[in-house]
Amino acid sequence: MAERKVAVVTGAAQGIGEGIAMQLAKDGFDIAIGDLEQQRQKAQGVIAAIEELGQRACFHAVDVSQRDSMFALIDAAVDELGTLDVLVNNAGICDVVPIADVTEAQLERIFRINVFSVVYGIQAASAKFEALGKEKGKIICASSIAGFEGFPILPAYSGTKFAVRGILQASAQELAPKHITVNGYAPGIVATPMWDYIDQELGKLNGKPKGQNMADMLDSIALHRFEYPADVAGVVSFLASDKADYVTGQTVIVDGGMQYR
Ligand SMILES: NC(=O)c1ccc[n+]([C@@H]2O[C@H](COP(=O)([O-])OP(=O)(O)OC[C@H]3O[C@@H](n4cnc5c(N)ncnc54)[C@H](O)[C@@H]3O)[C@@H](O)[C@H]2O)c1
Repeated sequence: MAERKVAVVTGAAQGIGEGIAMQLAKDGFDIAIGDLEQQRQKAQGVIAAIEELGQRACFHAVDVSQRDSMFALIDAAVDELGTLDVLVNNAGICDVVPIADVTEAQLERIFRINVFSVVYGIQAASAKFEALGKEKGKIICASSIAGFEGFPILPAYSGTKFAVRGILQASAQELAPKHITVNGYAPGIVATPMWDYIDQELGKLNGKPKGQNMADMLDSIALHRFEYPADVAGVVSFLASDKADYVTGQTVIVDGGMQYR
């Protein structure tokens, strides 16, 4: 029997993480979904869909902003599914707050969830790859186009997504001798609950009706359509595969043509 491959995907109960979990299952990975306890029910739906593809899947409640919780997720995934090949640090939040109004509490929360989680995930997964004696391992982290160019009214969020690129570039160089690659993906405007929230919050600030703030972005996308989680998942699928063995420290922009770097 071929050796089983296991991927842990955080924030995979919905949105981009769900799309990534489904794609990696199609690629032959068994999937451990790590998400907040309140997302357990939603995650069950994703698990059922993965099992229909003939792969194994499980859910573990995690708060990615807590180091112990992130390490426990990696341990639980290996206990249940037997090994670890890929970690996707996907979970994240967005705050729609102008720079003048950003509070200390908001900064703490968003950096803990979007940035601390990435450090903890890289630490936990790389330690586990070593403990398991893996020949190689892959860690893939969510940045954003807001991690290449700051997005107005999203200053804290933009800062977190720049930080992710810095952390993964440094980690890629440190972990290369262990054949662990660390890469990222930078989506554009993806139709997920996160963008519903951004659209609604921008509307409160600029008075535009529901859906208008998102619709206004369409002309800035060369391919002239909004992004689906599956578009992001295609890039993550590559980064998780053997085809990407020689790629490390990179953050791949997948935005339909909004930024060119
Ligand atoms: N939607 C976009 O347009 C877009 C663009 C660029 C980057 N991204 C990034 O992609 C990732 C996924 O975004 P999405 O649009 O699918 O968001 P989403 O809000 O639809 O889903 C995020 C998931 O993360 C989980 N999560 C949040 N906080 C958590 C915590 N502390 N611990 C564990 N899980 C937690 C949520 O429960 C949810 O299931 C995020 O990192 C986001 O910043 C999204």
